[in-house]
Parts: sequence; structure tokens; C-alpha cells
Amino acid sequence: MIPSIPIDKNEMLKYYKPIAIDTHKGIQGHALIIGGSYGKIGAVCLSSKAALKAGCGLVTAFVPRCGYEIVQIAIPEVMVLTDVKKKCISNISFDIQPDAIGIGPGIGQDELTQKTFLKFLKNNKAPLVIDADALNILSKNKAWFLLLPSRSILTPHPKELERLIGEWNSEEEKFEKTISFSMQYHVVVVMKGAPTHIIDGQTIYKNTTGNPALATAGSGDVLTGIITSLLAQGYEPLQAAILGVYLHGLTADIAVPKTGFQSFVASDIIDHLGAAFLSLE
Ligand SMILES: NC(=O)C1=CN([C@@H]2O[C@H](COP(=O)(O)OP(=O)(O)OC[C@H]3O[C@@H](n4cnc5c(N)ncnc54)[C@H](OP(=O)(O)O)[C@@H]3O)[C@@H](O)[C@H]2O)[C@@H](O)CC1
Ligand SMILES: Nc1ncnc2c1ncn2[C@@H]1O[C@H](COP(=O)(O)OP(=O)(O)O)[C@@H](O)[C@H]1O
Ligand SMILES: [Mg+2]
Repeated sequence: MIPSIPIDKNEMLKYYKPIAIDTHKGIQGHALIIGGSYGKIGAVCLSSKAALKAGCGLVTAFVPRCGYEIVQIAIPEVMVLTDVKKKCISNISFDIQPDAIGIGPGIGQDELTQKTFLKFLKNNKAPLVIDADALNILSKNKAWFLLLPSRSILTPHPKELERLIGEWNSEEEKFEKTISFSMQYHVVVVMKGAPTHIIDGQTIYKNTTGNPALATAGSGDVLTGIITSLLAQGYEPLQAAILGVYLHGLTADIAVPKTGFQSFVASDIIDHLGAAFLSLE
């Protein structure tokens, strides 16, 4: 057994910051979600709605042109910036100053998307959450790991993790390799699974919330939105990852007695975020 710190309510209460009474949307954090491609704009809708519902004052989505109306209609509270290309992201360019950026949900791996992702990494200064195809692009271009801002948060599922660090022959080896990766590139790795572990250098955290209802499309896209939101609200990267993973899992624990396992979908995570936050008050 590899020793780990449980991510439970006690751990949460060390970090959780209730909302200040005199706050306003301008200081409550601005999250930017970059992602989507033709047929996968839903991933950005889920991620950016989750960012709002996790407490951000402002959320902007950067999507290919085909995503403009979809995001505006699905979530009117979210602002939308569009790429010049219709079906994929080819030129990440914006004149806002987000407090944190989540990149990857539904973004695909088009050559143009890979190129602009490299340019983005070279210029970006904002704290990052990297998920899905942005992780897969990094796995194909391992030299780019060096461009990640220190304390970036990576959120791979097991297959994405294998693409990042290579195959493992035992659970122990998987953790060893992820710890080395985290230390080498100074990143926080959210090893999604059942349960999810968070690796920060040599420290391993193990989540205690969540259940198989989360095995549903878009569940990880929602987690990216939640963690990006917390990061934008000023939580330190490790705290944002821990709190995000805990709340994400808790929504399923709260919802399942009403929805059952089968009928729980990623939007139910978003719908139960309020109840999850209230349990910390
Ligand atoms: N509505 C939308 O717009 C949605 C858009 N989405 C977007 O689609 C893009 C592709 O994302 P993706 O994760 O589906 O593809 P990919 O990286 O090939 O991984 C799939 C393979 O990984 C494995 N695997 C996964 N989990 C595992 C586990 N827990 N434990 C073990 N293995 C596990 C499993 O491999 P297998 O077991 O089949 O060998 C599976 O076949 C991405 O950009 C995402 O954001 C989706 O979020 C859906 C909603
Ligand atoms: N059986 C399970 N028990 C607990 N959590 C699960 C289970 N299956 C999946 N999850 C969680 O659901 C999420 C799935 O993420 P991911 O595979 O990236 O989904 P997607 O790409 O479809 O959004 C992760 O947070 C993972 O930990
Ligand atoms: Mg995913």
C-alpha cells in the first residue's frame, strides 16, 4: 500500500474560503476555457458552465466559430470568443486577462491546433489546467513539457496518463512514474480514476468522494471547469485540485439517491455543485 493523505471534509476545511460579503464579479475570478472542435463543443459548454457554478465571477469560452451560437444559447452567462477557423482551433488569441485558463476539453488534435497550442504555451503567463486532447498533444511533443508554467495542473484519465508517462507494470510503478513526472516538470497531476489520486511531488492525496455514476461522458470536462474556476478565484494549484476533485465526487454522492447510477449525467454534477458547496459551510 502506498501511503496517501485522504481528501475528506477535514482536509477540505483547511482550504475552503467562504465567499466574502463585499465581493463582486470583477474580483471573483475570471476563468477562460479554451477547447471544442466540430461535434465536441459540448465539452466546452460543460466545462465553462461548471466554472461559473463553482463560483467564478466571469467565464469566457474560446471556441472554433461553429461553437459560437451553441455556447451562447446553452449558457448565456458565459462570454464567447471565437477562432478564425470554423471547425477547429487554429489561432489562440484574446485580449482579456484571465486569472486562470483551462485548455483541452473537446479541442481535438488537428495540426493547426497543435501549432497554436505550442505558440500559446510559449507566450502564456496565466495559471493552467490542462486536460483531454491538450494532454494528448503534449504526449506527442514531450519537449513542450518544459514550457508548462510551474504548478500547472494536469488532469489525465488512465489512458491519457499512459500517453504522458508511458506504460507501467504495477500500481506502484504507476505512482513512481507519476511522482517523477510531477517532480521533473513541477506540475500537479490529478490521476483521474476510481478513486482519483492527486500527486504533488512526492505527496499523494487520495479522494474519498465519488462513485461509478461519474463514469459518464463529459464528467472530466466538468472537473476541468471546476478546478479552473477555483484556480481563477485565487486558490493555490494544489488546493484548487484537491477541492475540485472532492466537490466533483461529492455531487455524485449527493445526487445518486435521487438519480440512480445509470441516469446520472455530467450536467447532474453541475446541478449538484451548490449542495456540495453548502456541505462545507
Ligand atoms: N460532449 C462532448 O463534447 C464530449 C467530448 N469529449 C472529448 O472527447 C475527446 C476524447 O476524449 P476521450 O477521453 O473519450 O478519448 P481518449 O483520450 O481516447 O480516451 C478514451 C479511452 O481511454 C480509456 N479510458 C478512459 N477512462 C478510463 C478509465 N477510467 N480507466 C481505464 N481506461 C480509461 C479507454 O480505453 P480502453 O479501455 O477502451 O482501452 C477509452 O477508450 C476529448 O477532447 C474530450 O474532452 C468527451 O469528454 C466526451 C464528451
Ligand atoms: N467508477 C468511478 N468512480 C469514481 N469516479 C469515476 C468513476 N469513473 C469515472 N470517474 C470520474 O469521472 C471522470 C471521468 O473523466 P474523463 O474520463 O476525462 O471524462 P470525459 O473526458 O468524458 O469528460 C474522472 O474525474 C473520474 O475520476
Ligand atoms: Mg476527459
